[in-house]
Formats: sequence, C-alpha cells, structure tokens
Amino acid sequence: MTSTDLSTNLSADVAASAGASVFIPALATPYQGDIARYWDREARPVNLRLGDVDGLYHHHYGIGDVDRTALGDADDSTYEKKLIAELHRLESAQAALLLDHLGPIERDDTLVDAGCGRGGSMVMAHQRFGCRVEGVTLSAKQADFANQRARELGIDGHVRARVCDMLGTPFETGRVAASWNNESSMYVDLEDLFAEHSRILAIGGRYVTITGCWNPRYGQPSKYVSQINAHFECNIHSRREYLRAMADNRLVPQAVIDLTPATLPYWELRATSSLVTGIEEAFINSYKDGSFQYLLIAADRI
Ligand SMILES: C[S@@+](CC[C@H](N)C(=O)[O-])C[C@H]1O[C@@H](n2cnc3c(N)ncnc32)[C@H](O)[C@@H]1O
Ligand SMILES: CC(C)=CCC/C(C)=C/COP(=O)(O)OP(=O)(O)O
Ligand SMILES: [Mg+2]
Repeated sequence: MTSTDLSTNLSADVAASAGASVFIPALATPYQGDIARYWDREARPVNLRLGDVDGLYHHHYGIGDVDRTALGDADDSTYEKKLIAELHRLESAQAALLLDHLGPIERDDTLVDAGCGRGGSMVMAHQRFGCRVEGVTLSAKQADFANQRARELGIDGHVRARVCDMLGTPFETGRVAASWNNESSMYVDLEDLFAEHSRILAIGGRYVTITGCWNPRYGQPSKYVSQINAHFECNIHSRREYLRAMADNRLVPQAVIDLTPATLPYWELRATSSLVTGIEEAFINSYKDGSFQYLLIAADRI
C-alpha cells in the first residue's frame, strides 16, 4: 500500500466520521479538556528557546553526556546560549534514540506519533525515513504550530498533526508501520492506549515509548512522583502496568532500556540554567532514590 492510499483512506475516515458511529470526539472526557487547555496555554521558555535553536520543538527531556567542551567557560557571556543549545542537543538525541527503535521504515510507510506536541519528533522521523508521519494531540495550538512548521519546511505533504484523542484515532486498522508515544502515555489509561496502537499497527509493526514510570520495586509512587503528576496534571504509571498492558494487547517487548542514568546529566545541567521551571529537583531526587525511572520500551505487534 502507498502512503497516498492510506492518506485517501484517512480522509475518507475523517469525512465519514462527521455523522458515523465510528466518530470519537477529540475531547472524550472533562480531563481531556483540562489537558487540551494546559497545552494550548503552554509557552515555557525552556521549550521555546530550545526549539528556536534549530526549529525542532520538543516537549520531552534529554539523554546523553553533557559536552563540557561545547559549553566552555561558565563566566563567558555566550555560556547561557551554549547551555540552551546543549540541552536541546540532548533532547534531540532522545528523539533520535526513539527513532532508532522503530525498525526498518520505507518511504511509503506511515508512522503515527501519539501525543505529538509541537511536532519535533515527527519532523525528525520524516527527515530520517522520508515517509508520511501522522500526529495527534489534544491541543489545537500545538497542532497548528506543528503544521505551520511542516509548511515552513516544505514537508506538509508528509507530516500532519491533527486534534484527536490518541485513544480513538481515525487511522485504518492494521496499516501503520510503526507508532510511538514520546512522554505522552501518562495522560491516558494504558489498556485503552495499547488497544488503539495494536489496532492501527500492521502485524509485525513496531511500537515504541519513552516514558517516565514509577518503579514497583520502590513500593508505591513516591512524593516526588506525586509532585511531577501535580505539576503536569498527569498520572504516571508503573513499569509493571506498561508491561502488563502491552502483553494484554499483543505488543511484545523487544527492548526495555532503563534510560535513567542517561537522563540525569540533562537534569543536572538544566537545574543550573536560567530556564528552570521548578520541577528539576523532583526529577533528580526521584531518579536518584530509585522511585522513578526513565524507560524506553520497543515492542513488536504480533
Ligand atoms: C509532554 S507532551 C509530549 C509531546 C511530544 N510527544 C514530544 O515529544 O515533544 C504530551 C502530549 O500528549 C498529548 N496528549 C495527552 N493526552 C492526549 C490524548 N488523549 N490524545 C492525544 N494527545 C494527548 C498532549 O496534547 C501533548 O501534545
Ligand atoms: C517523564 C515525564 C513524567 C513526563 C511528563 C510529560 C511531560 C510534561 C513532558 C515534558 O514536557 P515539556 O517539555 O513541556 O516540559 P518542561 O517544560 O518541563 O520542559
Ligand atoms: Mg521541555
């Protein structure tokens, strides 16, 4: 199947949805209304200033070692600019790692970014694979932003964001080569989420998530995990819930990577910047006390 076929089918689905029973409204619950408003209003400098570095706007965190040589002297007048570029480099490295786990993707494949934010990961995916990338977000502001960036880059024929609940997408059953959640699965029920990924993925397709999850070995969500939930109005799941809900929905983990040690340098650097938001200590403390983990899970749709 070509991407045009899928695109046509998607349009037909959307058109049909206007009066058909398959229609699932963008805002299925009052909670989703809160989340849509949250992301519509979001304009934190830590996200916009980092995105301005090269036009890739992310709403996720970073991985990898800090390049101290690139940062140079902290007393230098250009230090803060270099620090922002370094944080952004680490966030893009995170998205690149997620894409590394999608498996072989062809130009005529379609990928789905569930909870696409301002679209940074979608742009990177299209630039790497040359394929179609469909994103969904609850926020009309984010979707507009992502589509505007795609137009500016001349890739709007391949990359598209729309306002839609990731639990009820308009994508045809069994036609998507790979799909992902990049720090967006803590807003939804995991059984519902993986049922929808499982529905849209082709057999043998790949699902990848990078997420923060609480560690069942700690016992229960720690006070820091509760702080992160309150800060973002989200509901962080445990590692156990991820693995159980995947198993329930024909998603078989192929790789489970603990990225906690890889994300700590990002947080420790961010905590020293002028762009702090106040949540840095909760991440650092919970990663260090073992109550919270930064995880990549790549799973095969069987
Ligand atoms: C932290 S941001 C991550 C954005 C993006 N994945 C990235 O890496 O830059 C969380 C995203 O999840 C989206 N989201 C939350 N619940 C959703 C839902 N039920 N359906 C679609 N998107 C949702 C939000 O609108 C937001 O775009
Ligand atoms: C790992 C976990 C638990 C993530 C929660 C989801 C979330 C809000 C991610 C970052 O978004 P952002 O880039 O908008 O946040 P910030 O403004 O802090 O950079
Ligand atoms: Mg951010």
